[in-house]
Amino acid sequence: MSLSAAGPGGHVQAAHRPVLALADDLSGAAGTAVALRSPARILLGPVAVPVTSAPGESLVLDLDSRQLPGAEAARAVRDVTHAVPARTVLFKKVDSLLRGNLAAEAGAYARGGRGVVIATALPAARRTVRGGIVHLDGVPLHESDAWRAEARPAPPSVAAALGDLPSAPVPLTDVRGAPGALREALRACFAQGRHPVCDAETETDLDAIAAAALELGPGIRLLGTGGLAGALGRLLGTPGESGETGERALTPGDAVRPLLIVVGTAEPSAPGQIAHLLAAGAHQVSLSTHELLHTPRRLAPPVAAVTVVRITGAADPSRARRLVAALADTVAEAAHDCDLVLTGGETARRVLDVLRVTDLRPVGQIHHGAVLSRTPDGRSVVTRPGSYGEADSLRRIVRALRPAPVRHVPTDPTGVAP
Ligand SMILES: NC(=O)C1=CN([C@@H]2O[C@H](COP(=O)(O)OP(=O)(O)OC[C@H]3O[C@@H](n4cnc5c(N)ncnc54)[C@H](O)[C@@H]3O)[C@@H](O)[C@H]2O)C=CC1
Ligand SMILES: NCC(=O)COP(=O)(O)O
Repeated sequence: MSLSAAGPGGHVQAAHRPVLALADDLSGAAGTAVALRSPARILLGPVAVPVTSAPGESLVLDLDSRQLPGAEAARAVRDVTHAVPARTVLFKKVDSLLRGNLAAEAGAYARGGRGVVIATALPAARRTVRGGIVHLDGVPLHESDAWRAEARPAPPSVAAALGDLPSAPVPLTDVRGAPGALREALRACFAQGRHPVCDAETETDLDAIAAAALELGPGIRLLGTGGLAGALGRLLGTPGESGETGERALTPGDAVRPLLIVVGTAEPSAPGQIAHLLAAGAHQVSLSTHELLHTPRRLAPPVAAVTVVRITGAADPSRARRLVAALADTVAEAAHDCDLVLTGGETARRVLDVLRVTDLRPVGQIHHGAVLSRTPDGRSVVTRPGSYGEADSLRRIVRALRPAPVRHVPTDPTGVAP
């Protein structure tokens, strides 16, 4: 990969620098991998360190740490970052809603580096950072309901989410300032022992932040969302590679397998997305939370061309980990010889874990966040964060994977097989 940005106050030399990205869940890892715009591998950790990549290839490691206790999440980060070759560009993917173990992981990530440049805006999802505060469509995160499923209230600022990590705000005036001003603002933060938290509203802002961070040279680490990964991709990735697959027909390979869609997210948008799929002829298997937690069973391999498995009913948030593990066990046998669509991140990881998939190659993106990857045995796997996508998201994904019309199979509201 070559660094093609001309730096303010001087030319940034073209340099081949491998990227290692760490994500706390699998849908975030996949989104990061396509954003980096280079050949990439997604590794489902833990992995042996030091982690090494093939020349020209980015590595994205899913630490699967979103749901871990803070100390374990921090250890997972440290286990990798302590052994990274000096010239590697390190990127830590975080949730644009600041969920997960942000404070613990950022603290661990900062150790051993010269400093961390932080920019958590995600303009593609209208998530911006102004005055150090995340805004969702203009509404401050802590005044939104985005943390409704979390046990804690949303943090009032990025700095608050970072806990004890010493940080300093970098306002938009610096981000958009005269050439070289941003780099010097970042340098000034580091000189005070603080990690800069950058405001950003646009991709152009993120491009400036990523370029300034890289100009500061090896040892400066980046932390942000898929938006900042995209900026890195534009700087370091393969020219002309956008990562967008869209809905064009994809070569299905030798065998067209059944398509199994597992919806494990509790997002309120999911039922509407499933309804669109059913209207297009997909078969549905509904599993109640009670059944999953108390009388789990094994689904038989699907007969229908497209089958969607969903969770119905409510469960206490304290059972969430068990619930998603039970869902993965339930679909394990059925999923064995299927192409897969998995949403959200924890669901995707649990299902691939039971299938013993440890390595994915991203192919492209069907829509923002809906990433198509291939398993080593040639199967297609689409991962998507639970909260992403319009009402037709799953239908669009199916259309991309199965351009031919889906044969209608009547849905059994209680059953497993049609
Ligand atoms: N604190 C909690 O229990 C939860 C937190 N979240 C947050 O949302 C983030 C994004 O998650 P997504 O991408 O949407 O999906 P995901 O696949 O990453 O997580 C979905 C979670 O919701 C749980 N769940 C699904 N249906 C449920 C139901 N009917 N009742 C109770 N729990 C149910 C699953 O067991 C799983 O743990 C997570 O990483 C986490 O930060 C999401 C759900 C539950
Ligand atoms: N797992 C998906 C996720 O973390 C969403 O991340 P972002 O796209 O909101 O940064």
